[in-house]
Amino acid sequence: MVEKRKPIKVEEALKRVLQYAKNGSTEYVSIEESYGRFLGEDLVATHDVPFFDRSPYDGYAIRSVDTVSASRNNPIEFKVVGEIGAGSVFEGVVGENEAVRIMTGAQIPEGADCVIMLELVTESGEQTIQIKRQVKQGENISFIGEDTKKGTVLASKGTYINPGVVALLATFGYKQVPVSAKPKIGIIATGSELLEVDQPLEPGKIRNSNTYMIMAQIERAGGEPIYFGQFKDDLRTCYEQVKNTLEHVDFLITTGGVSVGDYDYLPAIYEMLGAEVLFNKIAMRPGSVTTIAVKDGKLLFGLSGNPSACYVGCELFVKPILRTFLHNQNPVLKRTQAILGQDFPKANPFDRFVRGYVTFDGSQLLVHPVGLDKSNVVSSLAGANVLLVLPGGTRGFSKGMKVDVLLLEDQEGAPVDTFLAGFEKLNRGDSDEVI
Ligand SMILES: Nc1nc2c(c(=O)[nH]1)N[C@H]1C(S)=C(S)[C@@H](COP(=O)(O)OP(=O)(O)OC[C@H]3O[C@@H](n4cnc5c(N)ncnc54)[C@H](O)[C@@H]3O)O[C@H]1N2
Ligand code: MOO
Repeated sequence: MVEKRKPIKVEEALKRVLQYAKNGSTEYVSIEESYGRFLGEDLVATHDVPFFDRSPYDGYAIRSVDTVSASRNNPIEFKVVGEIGAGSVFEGVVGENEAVRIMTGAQIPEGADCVIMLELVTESGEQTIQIKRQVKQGENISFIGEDTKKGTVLASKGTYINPGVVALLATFGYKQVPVSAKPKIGIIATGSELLEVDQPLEPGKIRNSNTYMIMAQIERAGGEPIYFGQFKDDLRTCYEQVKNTLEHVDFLITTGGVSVGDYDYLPAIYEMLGAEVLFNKIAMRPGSVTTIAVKDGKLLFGLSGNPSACYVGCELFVKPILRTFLHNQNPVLKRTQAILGQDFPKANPFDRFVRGYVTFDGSQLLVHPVGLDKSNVVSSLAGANVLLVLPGGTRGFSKGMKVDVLLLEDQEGAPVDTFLAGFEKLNRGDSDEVI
């Protein structure tokens, strides 16, 4: 008699797993290698930025008081007493009706309290200019600390290092960057039907796609996948592999063998290991058989062999643990809402995570399911940029309904024409101001 498993809700499953989430350590990498990693310490501004008052334009640094009466009919003449480019400092003090020609990024000279752009002055002689408008005190100056003040926490520990964070790291002189150490995640595939990726097909056999998919998911999430091989459905061999591998990794993922079939050995392996099974059935589709166990504080993720179920199990349960290891404060998939672009009549008692594709139709997010909604389907994964969350129950879902979607972190962009069209429909105010 096959055991009857009791499904638990997805949120309950996640809570149980998260009890075993832990933070990893911190290590250092060069700034060139830091992109895509996660900060291992808070990034705090160690000085003001800018560090000195500077000019945001090419122009002339002057005293605002000297321009009070300047107008088109009353041009005021200034003597150009110096010239500074970015990186140089004017040694003197700007006096009455004096101007220093200054380039973008250069330090505002002492005495000056504003800058007028090059385009707005008239060169009236070899070393003289005329100004025909009033310039206000502080106009066109980037002041000390206006970008960021010393002591500000700019990004907290566990933040994903995007190119903007890299810019901050460089600004504050991090040649070596503290980053969260990547968790080592072992992967073992089980199944006598599995062929290596370079083997020719044979009757009854399939190529092992899960391993490579999971490795990519782990890398995308910021972890270090380590593939330990694929093994036939043999209890002793699989047990030895799982046991040995567990010693060398932070977490272990297996695929296949978690259901109730004759060759589904993972439940027996957990028992032999003395691991505590947190659950072995979740009220979700795909991935209802996702089983998670703990051995000496280490999590064993028993993902389904079915590719889509395996994918969803990895996104929903492995990723949050992985991201917590990296000290990340946002370890789960981001949720937003979109309008269902077509009917989805199939009801299911379990919550369903349907592979979907979200687009912006000009006013709202639209989501369409991608391909066949079956857990053994592999073809629909490539085109999915979200998982639609369709709550379990007795009803189907109709076109036009608002549904939750979980964003998968794809790096895809948008077609040029939709990008440009987005600007064309902007309702912009009229302005003939050139600068
Ligand atoms: N009597 C029952 N049968 C099944 C149940 C059930 O509750 N009662 N659950 C079904 C559900 S739901 C799923 S999902 C699958 C899960 O099975 P397993 O996780 O134990 O996985 P396998 O049986 O080993 O394989 C399932 C399927 O996936 C293919 N597979 C396996 N490994 C890979 C791989 N590395 N790459 C690509 N594809 C792989 C395998 O050939 C099978 O077709 O069980 C249902 N059955
Ligand atoms: O675990 Mo299965 O994927 O629910 O079909």
